[in-house]
Amino acid sequence: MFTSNINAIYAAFSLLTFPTTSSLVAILLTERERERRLRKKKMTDNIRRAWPYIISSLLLIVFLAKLIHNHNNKKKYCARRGNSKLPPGRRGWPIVGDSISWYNAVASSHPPAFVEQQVERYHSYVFIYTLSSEIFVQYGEFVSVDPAFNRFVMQNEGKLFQSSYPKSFRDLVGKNGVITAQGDQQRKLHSIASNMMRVDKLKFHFLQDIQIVMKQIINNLHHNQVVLLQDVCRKAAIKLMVNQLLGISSESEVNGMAQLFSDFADGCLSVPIKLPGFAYHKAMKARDSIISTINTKIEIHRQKSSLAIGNGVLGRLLDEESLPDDAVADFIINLLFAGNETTAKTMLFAVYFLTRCPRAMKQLLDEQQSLRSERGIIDGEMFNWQDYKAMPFTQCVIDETLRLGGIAIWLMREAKEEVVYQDYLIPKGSFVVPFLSAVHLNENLYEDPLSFNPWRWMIPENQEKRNWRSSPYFAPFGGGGRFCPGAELARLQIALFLHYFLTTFRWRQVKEDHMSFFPSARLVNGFQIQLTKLSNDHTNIN
Ligand code: HEM
Repeated sequence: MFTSNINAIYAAFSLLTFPTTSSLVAILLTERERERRLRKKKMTDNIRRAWPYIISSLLLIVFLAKLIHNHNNKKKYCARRGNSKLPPGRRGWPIVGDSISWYNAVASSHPPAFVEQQVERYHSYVFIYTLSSEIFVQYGEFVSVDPAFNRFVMQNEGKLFQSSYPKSFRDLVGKNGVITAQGDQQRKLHSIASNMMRVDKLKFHFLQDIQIVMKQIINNLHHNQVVLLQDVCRKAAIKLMVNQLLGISSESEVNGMAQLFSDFADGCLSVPIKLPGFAYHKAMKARDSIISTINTKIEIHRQKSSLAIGNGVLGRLLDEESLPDDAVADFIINLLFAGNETTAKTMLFAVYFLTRCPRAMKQLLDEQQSLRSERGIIDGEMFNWQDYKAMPFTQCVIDETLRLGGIAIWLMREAKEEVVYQDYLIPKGSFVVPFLSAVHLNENLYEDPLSFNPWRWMIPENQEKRNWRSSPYFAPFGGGGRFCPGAELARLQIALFLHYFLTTFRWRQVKEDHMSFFPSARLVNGFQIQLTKLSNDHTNIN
């Protein structure tokens, strides 16, 4: 009874007080909600204000972790691998690594100064960072000046090592091309490229065409004209490429394509900013135009006949191989990139070295002139393959130019897995750099290495060393699975350029000059010369 009364009183009280209690609860809840919302807003504002600090702190943490990780590598790997240790050398400064001394050496005429100043002569262990589209790319961890190790790296392409390029570069030259391809695809494309530029193809397809283009180039230069030979060689190499890759020979069409190719080549060495006005953007546009020209040529070829697109690599590629159209375009663009600057700069450096060495110049000229007279080649007539093969001193000049002014100063590789070489261990993912020019200029391998001495290649003891296909001491065209498929073609072009230029002109150097290898191989003042045309000009086309 008592309990039921209590319950009744409680019920009555509850009924009476409910509106008051519920409004109190409501007020309290609204207040709490307001506070919660305020707190939330304050927090959001704080986060908004703090996010740049949070991101930079995170980046700093990641960077420091990477730094500590790198600096601990040595201990870690030594402990794990018993006797194996990292190759000797220094690591440079935090963040910038050895970039500054690398820049100083490469911008000078003597890139090997980089390793000579820093570390022991053989395996070097250095960090190099450079600014590119991927922000900081660490692109040289193990810089090697050891010929045997360099050869080991080149021979193991695709197995222990693979070449590595930034994304911006891959986007420009195309992902289906031989340079950026890896594994089976690279092997397939490499063998197609080697096949396209085999010696018998050079004899029958390239030899005459190169001479026609060369004569056009020489005919466009005048008596007393002041030229930058660097530009002349660049245009010459581009015209040769357009002619040989696309089979274009009409001068106006060659000039139009040459401009596109020139824009494209400039972009390959530029900071990758995809905004109008920047070289990279222009190069991307040029790439699109080149691809559409190639596609038009492919269409013409399909509709008409092989002859419709002339004698170039493209026509032969369509006739002999079965590649998809986008792979054909990338294939051609890759050859263009690989063959253009390299050949142009070797032509330029050969003339530069010869200008500084009158004895070599005279001997080369004697060889070229007597070849014409002995073989009874009259003016306007072109060289045949036997004539080309009868230029031993010219070949020595080309080899010496490649040794002293090698365009590919080093190669870039990445370790696909942990590599043990002799007592050394190279961690997976490291960047390995065979430093070719440091080997070519090594005083233990070459007597007086900094002097231009083409006669060194005539000495019988040097013949094995001279074999640029297999020698560990002389590898201007690389080696192994990525050996330059255009090496023979390049040598032919350079020899014929020297022939036509030297037998048509004398010159006077107008401005002092020197080599630099940054951002790519060049003469800093472009090699300004004034030409004197000889009277016995034989460049008229028959
Ligand atoms: C003097 C002129 C030249 C020099 C010094 C030169 C040097 C080289 C070197 C060192 C490599 C190896 C790169 C590496 O291992 O990462 C290479 C690769 C290559 N070169 Fe040349 N080159 C020259 C001319 C040419 C020409 C005229 C062409 C073709 C038209 C050409 C086409 C190629 C191609 C396609 C590759 C890439 C091969 C691959 O990755 O499988 N090169 N060149």
